Amino acid sequence: MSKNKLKNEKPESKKPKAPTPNPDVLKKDKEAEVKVKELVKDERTHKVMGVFFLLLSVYCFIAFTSYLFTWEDDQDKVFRYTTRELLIGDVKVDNLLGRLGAYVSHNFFYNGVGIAAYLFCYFFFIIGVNFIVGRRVFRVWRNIKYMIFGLLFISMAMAFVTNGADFPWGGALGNALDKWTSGFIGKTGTALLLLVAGFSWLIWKFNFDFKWPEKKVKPPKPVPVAPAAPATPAVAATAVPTPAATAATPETARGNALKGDSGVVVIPPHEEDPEEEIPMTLIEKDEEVTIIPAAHAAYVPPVTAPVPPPVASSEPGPGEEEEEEEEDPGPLLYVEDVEEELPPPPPPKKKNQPEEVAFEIKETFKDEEDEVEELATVRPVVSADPYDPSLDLRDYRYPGLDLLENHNADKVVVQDTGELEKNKNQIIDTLKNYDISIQKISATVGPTVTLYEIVPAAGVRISRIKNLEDDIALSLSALGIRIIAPIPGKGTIGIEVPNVKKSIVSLKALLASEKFQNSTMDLPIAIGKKIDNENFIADLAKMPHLLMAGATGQGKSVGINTLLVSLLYKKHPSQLKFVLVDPKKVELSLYKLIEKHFLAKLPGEEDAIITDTKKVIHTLNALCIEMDLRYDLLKEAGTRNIREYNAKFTQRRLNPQKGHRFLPFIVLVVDEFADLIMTAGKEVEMPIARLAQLARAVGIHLIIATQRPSVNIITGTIKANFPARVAFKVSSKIDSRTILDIGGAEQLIGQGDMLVSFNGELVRLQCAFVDTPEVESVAEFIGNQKGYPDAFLLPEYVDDKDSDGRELSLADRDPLFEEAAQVIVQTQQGSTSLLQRRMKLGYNRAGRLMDQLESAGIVGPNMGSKARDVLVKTESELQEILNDLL
Ligand SMILES: Nc1ncnc2c1ncn2[C@@H]1O[C@H](COP(=O)(O)OP(=O)(O)OP(=O)(O)O)[C@@H](O)[C@H]1O
Repeated sequence: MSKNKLKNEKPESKKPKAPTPNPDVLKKDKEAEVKVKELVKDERTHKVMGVFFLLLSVYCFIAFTSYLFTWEDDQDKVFRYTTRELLIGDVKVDNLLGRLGAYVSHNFFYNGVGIAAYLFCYFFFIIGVNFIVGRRVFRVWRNIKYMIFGLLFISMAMAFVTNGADFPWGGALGNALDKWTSGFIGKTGTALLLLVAGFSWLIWKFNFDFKWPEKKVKPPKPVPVAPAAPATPAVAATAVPTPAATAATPETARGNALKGDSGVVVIPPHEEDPEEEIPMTLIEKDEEVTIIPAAHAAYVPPVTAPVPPPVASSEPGPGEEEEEEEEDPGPLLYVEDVEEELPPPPPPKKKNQPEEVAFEIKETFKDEEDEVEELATVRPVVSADPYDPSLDLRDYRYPGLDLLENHNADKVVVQDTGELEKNKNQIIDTLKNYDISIQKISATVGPTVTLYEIVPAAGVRISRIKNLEDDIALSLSALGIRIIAPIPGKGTIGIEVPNVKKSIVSLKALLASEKFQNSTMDLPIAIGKKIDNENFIADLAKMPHLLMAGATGQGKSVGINTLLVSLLYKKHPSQLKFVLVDPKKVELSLYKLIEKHFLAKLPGEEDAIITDTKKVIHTLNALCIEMDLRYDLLKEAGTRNIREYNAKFTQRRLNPQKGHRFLPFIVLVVDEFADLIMTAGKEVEMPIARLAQLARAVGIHLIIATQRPSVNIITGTIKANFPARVAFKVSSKIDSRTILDIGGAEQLIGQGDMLVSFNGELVRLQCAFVDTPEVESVAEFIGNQKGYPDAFLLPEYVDDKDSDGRELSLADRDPLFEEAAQVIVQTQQGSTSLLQRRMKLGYNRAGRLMDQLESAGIVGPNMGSKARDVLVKTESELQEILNDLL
């Protein structure tokens, strides 16, 4: 019911008591009241007020500044004449703003607060801006607090410092404060007091980090890798002469580097051989590369808003940003009526109150006091500012690209035109030997392989060329020939021939590319470069899971690092958590440094990186629980996926007291899946399959890698749920079929050469390269920053087998078990959120306690959104149960 209505009804209810009610008069009153209200609410009134306050601010500023120069002359006059004379007399003053200016300034400075009077100009200014803009660009109440502090501090400090000066630096207030304090605690005491107050304010405002230099965390030893020779081509590079000049002349070394990174070498068009009937075109499709300026160190953080955009009218204004920092960003700003299960209900209960309360979009400016009033009287009101999950680590800095290497990209790899020509001739000759003539041949030079595209002469059957794969490979005497017949959507036949000189695709170049920097994907991963040098950047959230296979030493670990590092470059710790499973124990150990920023782990675990199979089972099951919990949250919020849910949460339309929270994406990375399946079989397969089937909508994504892509490892269930698959070189065609459903991966040449099957397409890529020391420096950079107090905690999973046959003794339970039991029995409400509120617990711990209470027979089973039944009715009954547990 609106306030208006209430007020309008009032006179009617009093009507019979009124001596001679005159309906006309009443009506007029009513109308007048409504009109005044409307006028006060009218946007134009606010604008007029805004202009007034802005001008007042400017007026005071000019008057005060003029006073600084004219006070000596004017002071005497202001003293001598009465206010009346100053107002209507013809006293001449020097202040730029006349007698009023002199009078006002004198009172602000001399009788007031001295130089601190300028704070009033600022205050009038912010009020004016708020009125004009029509919303709270500046927080009034906070500014009033700062102002009061500022007036006291500045006036007193000025009076103290300029003691005895003619100019009223501290004003009457400052002098009085100074006098009293100096008398009370002496001059030195006053000085100390001022220093303490000044520093306290600075610390409060800027929250300096007084860190004692910590002992440097020793990063784990680099992963032993195959003899590193990133720049060394896999295929013998001896016989090929290097042409003297290259057409590429980048301006700077860095430019050079990137040019090299792009992997394309500019090859002058080949002169036509008179004997050749079929000319070859060289296709160059160099991806535009962003040149990293020398001082680019600061990586441009994601363009995408970390959270979905807030509603237009509640967006913070430019001036609010800094203000915002001080504000508790937490969702506790959410105000809603107390839940049903709250013990003795102090506020009136609202049964069946809708879960989410859409908050009003306030179109007109409301002063904070008004809001406070409204909070007290009206139904849930939500802070207008969207919740920003990243504010917990607001000083977090994204890693810069300077932490990554170019990997010899500054050495321009020269592609030998002779090699291209030779290969072309050999392809044509080989085909000719089998009576296959071709119309046209073109070449695209990629970082690792060159794609020769052939248009066969009319009437040639494609399958014939496909069958000649081995013969062509033999005649080209090269490993890793792959024939694509036909190239999907092109009507040509592709023959991929490895380059004698390969170029490394550095992850740095990929991350610097516009495509990555401007990506608006949820989980952008820079995988590598296509054969035509186009950057391949995909959204893991859309994939939605990734299966990776490759024989040992072919680039899997580098591939995983590439994916992880790409995500680290784009995501804030509040938006993403990794669950890292590393049975080999060494591959992912580097990421330990970012535990408090990006890792998730089981409660009570010491290491966030899981190496033990048993713990892997627990963790996978915990992830399944997290998934179920997230689904419950999504359901309660009436949303379909994590995006919608988080958007609603950040708009403060979901109540954290009901367990709602901002959901970070969770990426599970398993480095050696085969090992797990061998040791744990179904126990690992089932939760993985469940997660793969269901977890995408709730933001849980999997990256599973294996050395052995055999059918007993990558089972049908697993495969069916991993539509995106990556194969590095595998040892047999069968393995290739297992992973990609098609041969070809056995033909790859290793060192990051890969096939990606995604969206029904099979793409050959050169995986981006990032070396262990680079990963280390990125992890160190992040790890050295302030993180959360602990890793992100997954829900606890209690293995039935562990607890089978024995009840948990009290000692095995949560230390708060007894207290929780008492709360539940006293209030007779089996509600997890009640425990959360009463005992100030996190959602997970309260849930765990509730489970323990259930197993002790104190509460009944979970009943979805309803509170559980409390099975123990009296405290003495509870005491008996607790004694039994001892
Ligand atoms: N994308 C790449 N670009 C260039 N070289 C690469 C790339 N990926 C891997 N290499 C080279 O191959 C070597 C082996 O790679 P990596 O350690 O990733 O293999 P792996 O498949 O993980 O092996 P394992 O299974 O034994 O751990 C690296 O040390 C590196 O020299």
